[in-house]
Amino acid sequence: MSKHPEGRQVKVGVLGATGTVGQRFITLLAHHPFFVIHALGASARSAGKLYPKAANWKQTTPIPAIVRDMVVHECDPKHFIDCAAIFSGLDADAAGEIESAFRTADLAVFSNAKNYRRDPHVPLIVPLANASHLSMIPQQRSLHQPPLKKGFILTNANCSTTGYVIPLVAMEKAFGPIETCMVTTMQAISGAGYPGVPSLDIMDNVVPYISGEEEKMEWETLKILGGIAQADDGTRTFDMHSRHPLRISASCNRVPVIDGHTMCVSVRFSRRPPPSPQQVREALVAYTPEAQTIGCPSAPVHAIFVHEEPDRPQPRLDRYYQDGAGVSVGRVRQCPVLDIKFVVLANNVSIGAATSSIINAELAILKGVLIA
Ligand SMILES: NC(=O)C1=CN([C@@H]2O[C@H](COP(=O)(O)OP(=O)(O)OC[C@H]3O[C@@H](n4cnc5c(N)ncnc54)[C@H](OP(=O)(O)O)[C@@H]3O)[C@@H](O)[C@H]2O)C=CC1
Ligand SMILES: N[C@@H](CC(=O)OP(=O)(O)O)C(=O)O
Repeated sequence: MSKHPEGRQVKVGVLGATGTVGQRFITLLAHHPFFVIHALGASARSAGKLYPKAANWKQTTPIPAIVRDMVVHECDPKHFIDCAAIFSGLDADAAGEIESAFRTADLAVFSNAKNYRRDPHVPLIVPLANASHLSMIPQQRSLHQPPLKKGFILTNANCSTTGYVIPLVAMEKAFGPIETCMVTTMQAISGAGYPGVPSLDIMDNVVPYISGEEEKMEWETLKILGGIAQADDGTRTFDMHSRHPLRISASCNRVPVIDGHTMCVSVRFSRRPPPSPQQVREALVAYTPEAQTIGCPSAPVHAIFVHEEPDRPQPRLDRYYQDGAGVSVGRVRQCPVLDIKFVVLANNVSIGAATSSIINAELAILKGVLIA
């Protein structure tokens, strides 16, 4: 396993530590070569309690020893000031103000919440797709009032966006721009946090609506696939316009699966003739994101695992492959309407949330953006 470049571990904090994503953070950070958990935060309901009393632990492994005797704090930066990185699994209703206060306190925040994804200075990074957007952090620090030395906010994407954008990036890298994309999701219950969708709503059922989800998938994809433009005065912006005419239509559904979002995707390439299904399969297998080449310890061995069996991927069988850190693709075939269609499965709590934040922080350390 890779070591921190200076051979030490840096202290980190977890906000929303009691929740679904927070618990996954704690499980993944408990034995991490770069990071050591130093402080935990949640709501006033949990503050002052020992972590095992505050958290309704739902992981399949026991509560790690490192947090068993930790007291949960309110999410006030004063409790986290020794932390080099803050991982946020905060509810979106609370994340906006709290994450902003942490950044103002010169802390580096890696957020799962939706609040800052559209901010023109905040990178929206799927670590297996657009790690190059980390280069926007110095500008975010310098434009902040007062300017920051270490602090920033970096978000990862919506869990469904994350899952399908990784194969899209791999295909664009091999075959050039995609001009049309249709995606239909089958999203797990855990995507709604704990306790999630009431059992009487989701058992024996499919709910064809997840508030705000389709708009997020359609918008976030453009920021992630876009480049960075530089104005004459040197100011840099996320360039979504060079992506036009990428048109995306997302349809999002909640299904009675506990973990793992499955998506059916169809794409049309600008290039004519388009690649064959076999060429697409080979490009997906060959795709090697920077997180792998640079040596991020949490990066999966296969960013995209391509199944040959006709009935895979399936959430129950494939969601924990590589500890949920990669995505699984299958059924790559010709689309009679667009060019190519396929199925992708992503673990919404791992690569869709906590694992992405952690790989983003590993990238930030290895690229010298995170100042410990
Ligand atoms: N679940 C998933 O698959 C994904 C979730 N996300 C995003 O990640 C974030 C966390 O989601 P998830 O873990 O599912 O949600 P949960 O509802 O399971 O957990 C929410 C966490 O936020 C804390 N919290 C709630 N209100 C406040 C407050 N006012 N002040 C401080 N802390 C507060 C809770 O603490 P307490 O226990 O004390 O109430 C809890 O720790 C959300 O923004 C979500 O949209 C993103 C991608 C995927
Ligand atoms: N809405 C997603 C999970 C989520 O919280 O997304 P976001 O972080 O974009 O709000 C789901 O229900 O599966």
